[in-house]
Amino acid sequence: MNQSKEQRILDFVLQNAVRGDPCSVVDTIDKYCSQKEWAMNVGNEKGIILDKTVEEVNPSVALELGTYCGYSAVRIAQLLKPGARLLTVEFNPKFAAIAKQMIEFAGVHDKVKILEGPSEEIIPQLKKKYEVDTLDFVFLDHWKDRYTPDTILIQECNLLRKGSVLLADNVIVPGAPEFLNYIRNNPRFQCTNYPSHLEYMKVKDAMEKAVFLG
Ligand SMILES: Oc1cc(-c2ccc(F)cc2)cc2nccnc12
Ligand SMILES: [Mg+2]
Repeated sequence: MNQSKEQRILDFVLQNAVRGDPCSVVDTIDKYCSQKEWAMNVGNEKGIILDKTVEEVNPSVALELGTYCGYSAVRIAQLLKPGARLLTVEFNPKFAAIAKQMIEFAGVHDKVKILEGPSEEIIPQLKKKYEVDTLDFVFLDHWKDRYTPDTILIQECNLLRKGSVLLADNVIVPGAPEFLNYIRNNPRFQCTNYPSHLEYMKVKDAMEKAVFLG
């Protein structure tokens, strides 16, 4: 049965990265996806913006929407302080299975919990089922048409506190115009745009940061 691209990425990491070394896992995925097969990891250029935002927030509880192969989950997890945790939501069971192995190989599995299923079902479960009080940081990197409804749902579930930070990938490519319109015109958020490029390409992309004002 022929392998998926995501399985090929994982196999390349298992063969070429250093077990227990998150940096080597991230660098090895970037090497494969820049030289062999493009894939929708956030990549290193936007990854540095992600890193700086995570370091600035220093979250105790972080949520990621869109795990894919686990690249950004590994990037975020390696920056978390002791006791802090990342909950990452993945709808596609095949991607979740790859990400689970990627996260374990990187040695960050004690900080990361993969929640498999649709974000609209999982977000309302975060408080009771996953013992979340509020989210300090949210990385939106799933289907662009879910950015706005999930941001509204997160607010409805009372998951944000004054100072919670949202960071959204791909606001130019594939693009999330409706989300940008929503978040930039919402007085409860202070927005900042970070121009960058689509992972592994020269195409312009950007990330949008939105701080919840309470
Ligand atoms: O970073 C990303 C890039 C793309 C993507 C696909 C095809 C293109 F041609 C260009 C960009 C899709 C994504 N979906 C979900 C989360 N992140 C994504
Ligand atoms: Mg993305």
